Amino acid sequence: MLGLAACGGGSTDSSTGSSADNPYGLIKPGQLRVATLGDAKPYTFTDAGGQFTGFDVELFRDVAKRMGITDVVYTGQDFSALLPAVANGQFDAGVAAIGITEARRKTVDFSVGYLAGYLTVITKKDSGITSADGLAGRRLGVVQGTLQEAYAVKNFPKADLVRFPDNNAAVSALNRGSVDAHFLDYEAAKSYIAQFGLVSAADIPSFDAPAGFAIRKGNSALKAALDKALVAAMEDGTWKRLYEKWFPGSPMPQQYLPGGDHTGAP
Ligand SMILES: NC(=O)CC[C@H](NC[C@@]1(O)OC[C@@H](O)[C@@H](O)[C@@H]1O)C(=O)O
Repeated sequence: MLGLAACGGGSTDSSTGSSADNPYGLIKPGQLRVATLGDAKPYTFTDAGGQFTGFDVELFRDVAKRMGITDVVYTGQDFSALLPAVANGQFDAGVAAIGITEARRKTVDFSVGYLAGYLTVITKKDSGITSADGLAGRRLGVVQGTLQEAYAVKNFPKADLVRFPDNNAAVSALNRGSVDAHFLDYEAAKSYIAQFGLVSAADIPSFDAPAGFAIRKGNSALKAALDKALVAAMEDGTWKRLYEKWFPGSPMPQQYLPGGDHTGAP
């Protein structure tokens, strides 16, 4: 069912879906429906109580509050289903360490970037894989639809790619020996490494595709509000506080700190 933006009182702008009582063109005025992931800790994940949390989730909740919205509903999706669901109006936003790329901009719009980091290959200690070169002839897990999948297709032609719906499925395959390595985001890699005694074999910069909040194409009112609130969160140190909470000890990108070049979207 298409979650068409509710048409409240007054005329509705057909392109953005916004109107006087629904300024951000939301599916349900006053509520933000968000597609996210349950297994990309510490970016976005479900905690012991089944609540979605993590850096991206808490940053988005802060941004929503600055927009005057406290009713934020998170729903877990497979990554490959995330952007299509935002594009077709089932959700108002996608929040899941989603890298901003020109290919993705064809189907959704993005806020300004809020997190630039690395793509990481994890493997078992005794796999013999100690660098990207070691992936030749080995089975490499990727989550379908991710930048890791696209990067591996282009740069690891000799690896035998195995596509999974999510990180949990890929990591359990790695632990039982069905694949030799898995390719995911740096902070999530650190979390799985700590949980299962795995090791990192390669860190690949993805600074040209910082993560952004994905929204329906054309919803310029929502984009403007998200960008304004994101920059405010960076300027008043909220971004820094959340980064230190969720990524302790990780190198901190400077562009998201007070006085940084926040609007450096690619
Ligand atoms: N949650 C996921 O599985 C997303 C995987 C992958 N994330 C890449 C990324 O956005 O992760 C956060 C930062 O490190 C970005 O630089 C990076 O492009 C992607 O966008 O495809």
